Amino acid sequence: MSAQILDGKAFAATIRAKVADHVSRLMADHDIQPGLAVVLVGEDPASEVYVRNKGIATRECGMKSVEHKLPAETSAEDLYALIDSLNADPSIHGILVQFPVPDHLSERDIVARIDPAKDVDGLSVVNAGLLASGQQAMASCTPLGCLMLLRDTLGDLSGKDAVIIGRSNLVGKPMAQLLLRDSCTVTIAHSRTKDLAETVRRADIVVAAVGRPQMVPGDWIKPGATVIDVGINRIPAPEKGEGKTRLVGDVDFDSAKEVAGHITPVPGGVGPLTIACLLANTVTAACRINGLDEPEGLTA
Ligand SMILES: NC(=O)C1=CN([C@@H]2O[C@H](COP(=O)(O)OP(=O)(O)OC[C@H]3O[C@@H](n4cnc5c(N)ncnc54)[C@H](OP(=O)(O)O)[C@@H]3O)[C@@H](O)[C@H]2O)C=CC1
Ligand SMILES: Nc1nc(=O)c2c([nH]1)NC[C@@H]1CN(c3ccc(C(=O)N[C@@H](CCC(=O)O)C(=O)O)cc3)C=[N+]21
Ligand SMILES: [Mg+2]
Repeated sequence: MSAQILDGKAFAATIRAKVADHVSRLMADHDIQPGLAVVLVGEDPASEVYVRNKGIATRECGMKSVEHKLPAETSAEDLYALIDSLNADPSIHGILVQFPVPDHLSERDIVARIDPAKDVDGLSVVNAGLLASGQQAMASCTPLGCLMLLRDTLGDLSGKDAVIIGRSNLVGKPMAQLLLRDSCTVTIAHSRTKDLAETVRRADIVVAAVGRPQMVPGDWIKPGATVIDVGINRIPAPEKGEGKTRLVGDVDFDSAKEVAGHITPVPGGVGPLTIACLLANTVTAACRINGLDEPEGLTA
């Protein structure tokens, strides 16, 4: 039996349509155009894919999109000055600094510099704390997109065994919080987990967010499980010609799809959902900053 392939691209389009609808209402009723600023320091392959696809989607939804590409040698002072100016800019409602950043910069200090009201990545201690204590928060885009897709696919998630591989502040931890809130029994695995294969075999829901190409083989997957592959890895693809590359996830798609009940592909799975949820979070931020009602269907 072969898994149903979850079309992240199509589902993302439905989220973006809701976003565009809210944007046009905000503009018509309140003269507010949500604005998103993205900051990229230096180069990172996964980040470049993200930047490329983001600007287009933002403008398509009727929002303002600003990109700041800074050289790898940018000093912390210069980066903070930029963040300060974006914090103060009333036309900007969402600020995202792409990670990883070069080693001389501190991700923690960068996040602390961003106004939590504009922290559309949900990385600030304020947003992480609100999420962990069950209060209204800005949830990180990728976990938010995964949650929306899981609810759409499986309905009620309560009681399901969820295993998340990866414990980053950006993906693994907020994913765990969101699934816990939906009453899953949540396990977070990481590089020190003793028997990862056995741990993953218990899961009704597997979320792989590691950054290791195709590390989860099909024989770790419980038959019928739902597999969400967050990984974005670029690997050589000599079959496409010399020097060519292709994107793969953290799951070995070909073997896993023979066992899973549902599985997300890479590309075309979680990536487009992340972008759609980034736009959703920017609209949510614009509403909250202006004291307006929450947009329906765009928050967790
Ligand atoms: N599709 C999308 O929209 C997005 C994709 N990504 C991609 O998702 C992946 C993960 O991103 P991110 O969370 O930021 O990554 P990080 O590098 O911050 O975290 C990776 C996590 O994986 C764990 N890990 C590493 N090696 C192993 C191993 N052998 N076995 C088990 N766990 C392991 C690490 O454990 P430990 O903590 O012990 O070191 C860590 O917790 C990347 O490929 C990234 O490009 C990220 C964001 C959005
Ligand atoms: N502060 C921060 N927040 C992030 O959310 C963040 C980050 N830094 N750094 C980089 C990673 C990676 N990431 C991606 C999002 C979408 C696609 C995406 O659109 N993928 C498409 C593209 C396919 C293609 O163009 O070939 C897909 O998977 O189908 C990729 C990668 C967000 N990240
Ligand atoms: Mg990281």
